Amino acid sequence: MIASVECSAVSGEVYAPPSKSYTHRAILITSLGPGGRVLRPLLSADTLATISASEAFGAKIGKEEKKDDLFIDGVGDLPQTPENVIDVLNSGTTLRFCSAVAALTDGAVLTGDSSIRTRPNGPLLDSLRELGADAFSIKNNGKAPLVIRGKMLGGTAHLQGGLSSQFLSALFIASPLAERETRIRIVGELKSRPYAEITLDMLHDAGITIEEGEQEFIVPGGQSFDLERYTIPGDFSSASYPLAAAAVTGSEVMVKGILPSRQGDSAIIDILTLMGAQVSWNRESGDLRIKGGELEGIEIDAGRTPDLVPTIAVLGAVAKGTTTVVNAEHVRHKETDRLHAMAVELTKMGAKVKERPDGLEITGGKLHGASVHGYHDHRIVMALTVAGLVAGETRIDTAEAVDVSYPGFFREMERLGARVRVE
Ligand SMILES: O=C(O)C1=C[C@@H](OP(=O)(O)O)[C@@H](O)[C@H](O)C1
Ligand SMILES: C=C(OP(=O)(O)O)C(=O)O
Repeated sequence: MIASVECSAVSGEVYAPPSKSYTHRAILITSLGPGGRVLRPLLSADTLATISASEAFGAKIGKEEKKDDLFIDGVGDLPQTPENVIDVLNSGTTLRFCSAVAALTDGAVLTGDSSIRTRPNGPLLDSLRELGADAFSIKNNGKAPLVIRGKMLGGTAHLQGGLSSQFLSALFIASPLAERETRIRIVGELKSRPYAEITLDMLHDAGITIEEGEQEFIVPGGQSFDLERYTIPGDFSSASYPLAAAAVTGSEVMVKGILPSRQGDSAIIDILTLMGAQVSWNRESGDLRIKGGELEGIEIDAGRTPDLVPTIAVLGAVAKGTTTVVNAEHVRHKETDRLHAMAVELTKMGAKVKERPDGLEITGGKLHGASVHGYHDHRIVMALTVAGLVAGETRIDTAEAVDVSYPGFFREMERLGARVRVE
């Protein structure tokens, strides 16, 4: 699918889609216990992969007829051995979380699309082996297809923290059902930490105890899950696109449904404010209002907020002066190498971008239209769409990738007045 974008401003109101990260966790955690309801879930390609995987472990999941709410009949702390290979499609979260759950069963084979098969899982496989499971990559390079054989019993795992927080979240979700206590020691700096904090929060709501330290976590074994009812908050990463669209076009937009939560990507509010946009957030009503203006470059540490990097790169390409993104090496291991992708594509649009090993240096200026590549990556496609609003005459390929996290993206942007056509 090609998205064609013309110069246009945006205005009006848009609802933030429900959080992808919260939805994955709510489905899996509810499925592991007796069952319950997930209210206002995100139904997208990635979360459908987690629904299928939870069903493969024995949960029964249905959708209410008129609303998207899910009702789940869970496995009562006894995930079953899947009958077949688990296909996680494009979803790293599903791959990592379900690999750990598979270690509680006799075993499973997990794989996904061509992007998933390039992403690293070595630290998780090493930890699962330390905890008593057999876990390996068929190609012996840490990448899917992965073979997991149970059972993980507990013990001490030494987990490399520098690549992804999803390995830690995966161990948090599975280890309460191990027979014995699990100790997880983080080696090095833990990247994307807020996502591990979301997992801890939701497990706490499900009645799970985890002793938290800075670099060490202790999870007692033999616990029981019970998440009866969970309402999914709005997604800050998805909200960053309409917010950035207003910021770069100097327009005014209200994003609704943005209540406080543990999402690290709420940092987008401070980033936009520091760059010169006027942002006000009513935390009670969940209304986030932005008025764009002249933007100025800043330095941003993206260690905790990897998913904002494509959005920040576009803001930097339009802002006055230089925007520097640092501490973002882990952003190279997403659906595509997002540092490289944004450097190459924004350069095609006339921006001056230097790619560094752990980030980007972007000197803003006037963008012009171009045919750009979306890399089958939802965040690259959405960020380049925002850039297209100021560049004009922009064509983005693989635009169907938005289905991964924000299926209504183009429709909503059009409703806000953006001149976008998809065919
Ligand atoms: O746990 C999660 O829900 C996520 C964690 C982050 O990944 P890493 O921890 O691999 O950086 C983030 O990029 C991803 O979109 C969602
Ligand atoms: C990297 C992402 O997700 P995942 O790791 O689940 O594929 C994302 O949504 O940007």
